Amino acid sequence: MSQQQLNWQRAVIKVGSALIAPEGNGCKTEYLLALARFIIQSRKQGKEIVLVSSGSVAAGRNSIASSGQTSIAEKQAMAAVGQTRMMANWARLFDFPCAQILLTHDDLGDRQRFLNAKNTLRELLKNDVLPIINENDSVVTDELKFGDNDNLAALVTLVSDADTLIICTDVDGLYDSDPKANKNAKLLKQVEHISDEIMVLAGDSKSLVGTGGMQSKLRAARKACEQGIQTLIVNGRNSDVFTQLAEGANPGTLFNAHSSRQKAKKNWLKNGLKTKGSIKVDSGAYNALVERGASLLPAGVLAVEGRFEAGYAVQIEYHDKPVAVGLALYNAAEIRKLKGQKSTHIESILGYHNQDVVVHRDDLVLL
Ligand SMILES: Nc1ncnc2c1ncn2[C@@H]1O[C@H](COP(=O)(O)OP(=O)(O)O)[C@@H](O)[C@H]1O
Ligand SMILES: N[C@@H](CCC(=O)OP(=O)(O)O)C(=O)O
Repeated sequence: MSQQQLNWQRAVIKVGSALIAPEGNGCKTEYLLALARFIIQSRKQGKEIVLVSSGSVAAGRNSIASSGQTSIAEKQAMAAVGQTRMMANWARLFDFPCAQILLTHDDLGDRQRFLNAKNTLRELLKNDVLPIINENDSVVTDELKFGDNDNLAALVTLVSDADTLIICTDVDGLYDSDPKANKNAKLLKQVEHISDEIMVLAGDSKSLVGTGGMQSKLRAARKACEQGIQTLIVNGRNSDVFTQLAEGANPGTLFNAHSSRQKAKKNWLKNGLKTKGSIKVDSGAYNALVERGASLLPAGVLAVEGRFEAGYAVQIEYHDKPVAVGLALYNAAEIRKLKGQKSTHIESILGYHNQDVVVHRDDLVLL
C-alpha cells in the first residue's frame, strides 16, 4: 500500500453499473452500503461529495421487452424507467436529500448552461444536498453523448470545482494487463504520469454491464490529472476499500495530478476560455480578492470593458494592472449597470437575481 496520505476536500465519486446493478437487470444495494457509509462519514468531517452514478439502463432492463440485440430506443426506454429506480435506490441509503442532475454533452459545451450547472451544484452543496449526476440517456443521440460516465465524471470535476476524482469499479485498480484475462496481472499502486505506455495497458474488455471499460477510465483520469485533479480507481465491491479511503490511504491505483489545481485553473481560464473583457475594481475589492480570497461583489466594480456574456472569462484589473481572471456570472452590460451597487439591489436593477457576486471566488484565480 502506498504511504502517501490522501488529502481532499471535494470529491466526485463515479459509480459504475457493475455496482448499482451487478446482475445487469435491476438495482441492488449490496455494493453500495460501504460507499454510502463513507459518504456519510466524509460529509460529517466537512468534506463535499458529488456522485456520478451509472446504472439507469441496467436498472430498467427488466421492464422493457427486447429480443436479441437491444435497440437504441429500447435502451433509452430502459434508462427512463431505470433512472428513477436508481435514484430511489440511492435515496434510501441516506437521511439527507439527494438531487438528480441529468446532463448531455451539449449542456456542458454551452457557456450559459455550463454556468447554470455550476451554480446549481454550488447551491446544492451549500445546502448539504448530495448531487447525483448521470447522462440524460433517454434523449441523447450519439453526437451529443459523453460516451461513458467516466468521461462525464472527469467533466463534472471541473463543473463542481472538485479536487479529487474517485472511480469505483469492479477491479482493484489499473493492472499491467486485464486481470480478467491474465491471472498474473499486477496492480499498479501509483501512476505519476498517464503516458501512452500507461494508456495501452488497458484492454478493451468490460464487465457484464459496463460501457467504457478500463480505457475510458484512463482517458478520464488523464483529463482530470491535466486539470490538477488527483484520480483514484478503486474496487467499489470491496467494503474495506472505503475504510482505507476514510483513513486517507490509497486502496487502489492513485494517479497524481500533473500540475497544481490553481495553475491548471489559471491556464483554463486564461487560455482555454480566452478572456473577453475586463472589470476594473476599487481598492476595497482588490484587498478582498487578494488578502481574503473573497468573491468579487458588484459594490467593488468601477468599470467594465469589452463585450462578454455570462460564463465568459474576464480579467480583473486594479489601477490598470491585471490581478486576477475569473468567470463572469453576469454579462458585460449587466455588470455595467451593477457597478458600485449593493448585492441586495441586483434584483431591482436587472429584474432578476442570479448570484450575489459578479465573479465567485471558486471560479477566480489571482495572477
Ligand atoms: N489493465 C487493466 N486493469 C484493470 N482492469 C482492466 C484492464 N484492462 C481491462 N480491464 C477491464 O475493465 C473493467 C472495468 O470497466 P467497466 O466494465 O466499464 O466498469 P464500470 O461498469 O465500473 O464502468 C474490468 O472489469 C476489467 O475487466
Ligand atoms: N449512463 C449509462 C451508463 C454509461 C456508463 O458509462 O456505464 P458504466 O461503464 O457502467 O459507468 C447508464 O446510466 O446506464
